[in-house]
Amino acid sequence: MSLQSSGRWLASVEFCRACSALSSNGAAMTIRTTPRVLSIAGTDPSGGAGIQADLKSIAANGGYGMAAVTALVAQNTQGVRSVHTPPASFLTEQLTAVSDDVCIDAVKIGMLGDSEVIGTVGRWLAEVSPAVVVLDPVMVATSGDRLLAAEAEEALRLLLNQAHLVTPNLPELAVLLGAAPAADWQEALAQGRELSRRHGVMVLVKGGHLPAEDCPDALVDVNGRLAGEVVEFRSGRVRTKNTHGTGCSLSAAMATVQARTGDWTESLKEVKEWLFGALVRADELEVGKGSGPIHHFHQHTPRPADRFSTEVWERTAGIRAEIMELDFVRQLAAGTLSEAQFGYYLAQDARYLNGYSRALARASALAPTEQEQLFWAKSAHNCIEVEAQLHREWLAGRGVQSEQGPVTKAYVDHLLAVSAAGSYAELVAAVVPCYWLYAHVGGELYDRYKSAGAAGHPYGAWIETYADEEFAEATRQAVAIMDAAAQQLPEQERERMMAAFEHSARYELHFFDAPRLYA
Ligand SMILES: Nc1ncnc2c1ncn2[C@@H]1O[C@H](COP(=O)(O)OP(=O)(O)O)[C@@H](O)[C@H]1O
Ligand SMILES: Cc1ncc(COP(=O)(O)O)c(N)n1
Repeated sequence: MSLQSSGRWLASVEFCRACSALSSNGAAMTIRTTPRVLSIAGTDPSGGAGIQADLKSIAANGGYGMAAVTALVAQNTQGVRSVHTPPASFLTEQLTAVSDDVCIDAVKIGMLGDSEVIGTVGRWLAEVSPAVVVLDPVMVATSGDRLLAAEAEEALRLLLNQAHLVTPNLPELAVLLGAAPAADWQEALAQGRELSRRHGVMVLVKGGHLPAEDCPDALVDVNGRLAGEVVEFRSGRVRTKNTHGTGCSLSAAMATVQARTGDWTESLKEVKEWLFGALVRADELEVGKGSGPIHHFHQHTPRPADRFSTEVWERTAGIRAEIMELDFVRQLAAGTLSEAQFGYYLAQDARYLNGYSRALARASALAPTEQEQLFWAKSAHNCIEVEAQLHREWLAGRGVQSEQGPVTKAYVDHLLAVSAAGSYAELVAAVVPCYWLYAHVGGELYDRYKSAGAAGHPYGAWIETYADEEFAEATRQAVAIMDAAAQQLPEQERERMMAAFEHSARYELHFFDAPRLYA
């Protein structure tokens, strides 16, 4: 930690009561590989929030977790049923039992419940002055239930001065300032600055409650402890209802990583990446009927091998349904498609295959194994052959003009952009939909055509080509390569694969619809 970023708590040096080593303010200088982190918070017997979430979060981020209970909360993923607060004197006993014995590297404070508990924690902090104190000013659970008595809000404001970092969500930030909740991110940052100014504390402003496509977070400090007043990190917004305990987990992780790295900016960068992964894989846990927990140990739990393809296939179900409803697909199966539209489709297909072949050649160049290199090289070669065959057997004599259409251009441009700037995994995800959707749509078309009685069908010879077992086998291989490429990838990279696949799938949809618009 640099002297600048360690800030005001380096001002005085004290000794740890537990081990007589230089502690608190001084100990901020010592970076621990496995920091000893104490959570002071309420409980959640369903394990997603409060102390239970904190302990998982601390362990998942490389710390040794400890916990002193402020309140026993009967709650689950659906809501809070009741709260039992043990006598404040017993909280003091818990806290001193730990601090008399263990050198504490960081403290995370969560639910406090009432002003008596707040006072107890405040006095203990003043005595022990831990090197890292992260305060999550818990007021209301995700379910909407109150976790802080209204009359305790002022006491909580006073406690802010004893924290190094405070992590309010947007409604909590507003209550702490006595203002209305911020309506957008700029207003949220302004409120963060104001809180930092009033209480001399660093604020982690969180964008989880904003109705936005992404999820920004920012460290805000007007007292010069960061490189700028605002240090922002953005991630995508994960589409899941399982966000119970996200704030608890984030603040416990920040306390842990800060004690490990000594750098707030570095800590938020690392924690946000971890939290994003925990949200992406939250649905795997299947805990409870309400807002379930996040997957704290996602980095330590391997995904099932076929997971990426299963997930991306589910995500694109809507696109497939739209394809099957297109006039082009219905009319091709029924044999009522106009010759002009069919010709346009074939000509664009030939155009497309030329560009697609180049993307496949690039995948071959990037492939990590000879086997994959050969697979993509063969596929690139096949595309050129099929293109030539299309011209020879299907287009010659049809008199179709074959300039590149707008959809073909957009699709090929997308593939070439990923070829030029994307990773191997991303490129593989971008090229697979052409195989997979073609095989899928072809299979359905073939079934429809057969069940309608094939005799006299004007496009029968074309539809028969869909039943090619060699192509089906190549599709299975391409999907297996994609799954292998997705294994062990960091979550952000995996999301880029998802996006590349989805874009291509959408272009497949538009490609099938283009003859109706442009033929
Ligand atoms: N759907 C989501 N996708 C990605 N990140 C999220 C999502 N929801 C919340 N977060 C992140 O989780 C953390 C907690 O956010 P927030 O919901 O604002 O606070 P709280 O859980 O305290 O109400 C923040 O880092 C926020 O950016
Ligand atoms: C004991 C306790 N502390 C905090 C929360 C807030 O949880 P969330 O992060 O979902 O708002 C909770 N539900 N229970």
